[in-house]
Amino acid sequence: MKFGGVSVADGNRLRHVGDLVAHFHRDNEIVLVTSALQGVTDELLACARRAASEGNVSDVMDFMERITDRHNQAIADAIQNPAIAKEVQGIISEKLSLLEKAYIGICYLGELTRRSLDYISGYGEQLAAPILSGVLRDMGIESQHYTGREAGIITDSNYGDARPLEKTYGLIPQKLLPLKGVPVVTGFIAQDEKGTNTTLGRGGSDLSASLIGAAINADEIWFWKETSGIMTTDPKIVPEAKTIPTISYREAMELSYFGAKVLHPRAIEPAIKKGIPVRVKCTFDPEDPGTQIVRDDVPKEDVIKAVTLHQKVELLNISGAGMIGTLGVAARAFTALAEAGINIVMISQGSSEANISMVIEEGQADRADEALRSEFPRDVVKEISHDHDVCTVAVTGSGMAGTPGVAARVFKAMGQAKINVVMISQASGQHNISFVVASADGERAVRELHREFGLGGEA
Ligand SMILES: Nc1ncnc2c1ncn2[C@@H]1O[C@H](COP(=O)(O)OP(=O)(O)O)[C@@H](O)[C@H]1O
Ligand SMILES: N[C@@H](CC(=O)OP(=O)(O)O)C(=O)O
Repeated sequence: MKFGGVSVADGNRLRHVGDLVAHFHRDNEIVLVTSALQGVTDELLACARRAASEGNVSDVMDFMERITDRHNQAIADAIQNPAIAKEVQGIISEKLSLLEKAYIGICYLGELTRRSLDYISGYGEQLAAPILSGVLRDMGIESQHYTGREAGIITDSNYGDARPLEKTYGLIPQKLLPLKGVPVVTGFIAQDEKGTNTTLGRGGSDLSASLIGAAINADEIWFWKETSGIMTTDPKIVPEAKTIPTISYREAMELSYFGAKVLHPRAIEPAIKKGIPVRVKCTFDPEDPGTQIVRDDVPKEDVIKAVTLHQKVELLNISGAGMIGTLGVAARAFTALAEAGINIVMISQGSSEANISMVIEEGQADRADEALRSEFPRDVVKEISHDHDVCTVAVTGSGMAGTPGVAARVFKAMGQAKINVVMISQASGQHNISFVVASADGERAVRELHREFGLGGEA
């Protein structure tokens, strides 16, 4: 079971998580994976960036006071037994003093590498796990807290978006089995083979849970969310969005890949590897069945299951007359980007071959630029440009494979809404049509498509 930031936002919610676990623990063995308290990862990163750019130690001290108070308050609200509360407070205060030293180092050095960002951003989970474990002990459930590394999660050294190594599947059972009570593992963070802290990408606690579930051959992997499972679109954009009761691994993967923040894009892979059923349930309504994610052979009654929006992307264009007829330009570009650790979300090449457009994750443009400039001489690739003001919109559903007219409906709806489509992509598997529009048009595009395909029952 994995609980995200919203589910463990404060002491009351941590206690609520404890109640849920106590309930399900009566008939099941459980491993818990926790994210940081809501918003903490963002705050840790923002403080690190300020420390590097401004070097203001008193700003760091103010932040440390706020984060200390927030976690101490959570302990006070969630743990009744004074001895357990004191012990957890001791663990937290040791961690916070290490964090403070790291921030002060950043203030003096004035630089912030991707490696240091991973060191800092993982503290949220390291603070949350001992508290949640303390809550369980307070309720009489045996529990111990583990970091991702202590639970056996080892990754490559691609800081900020590290990939678990295959040997992790063998290590996790060695570290966690046989289960002693309910272990609480930090989501999101791991270590590479040198023992340096890494993170699995934003929202990566889902992946931690899925990895652990797959490695220990769990009967099911459950993600507890603030929403009622996976919905036809983000309910914050379309309040009429409905829960999708059953969805295939493939569809769930596609929609998370295209920005549905409900699941980390790689969270389904480990579950598929072992064929483990996945459930997405609502923390605030545990009776609600939520969404079940199952093998790919579920009936495909709906052509479109969901519409997704990904705002945190950038469009990268490379062009130059020298690209025409030059063999291997695309291969070299993709290899250079891959070596720089940059994930390409979408690709499109014009038939003239003088231009390749790629959608990449936000914040990677400078690295992409550097990688491409060092790969190509000026006479082949003349211009490299980026556009930050874009987003991707995608419609997903395996029922669209072989159903004619889906693309026509999508783009007609965009035309009628006067939304300009910048780039289009559909893979040959036909489970998904995705396209790029201006950031300002993203939410409107989602609403139009949700209505066009009658996903909220509006059609
Ligand atoms: N298709 C979707 N279905 C459900 N939630 C979605 C979808 N697309 C985006 N979201 C957003 O994803 C979030 C998922 O819930 P949350 O509890 O915040 O997850 P976690 O804390 O585990 O990352 C919600 O805030 C919701 O607005
Ligand atoms: N705390 C990390 C990892 C995570 O998975 O968080 P959440 O489950 O709240 O999305 C993040 O904010 O990216």
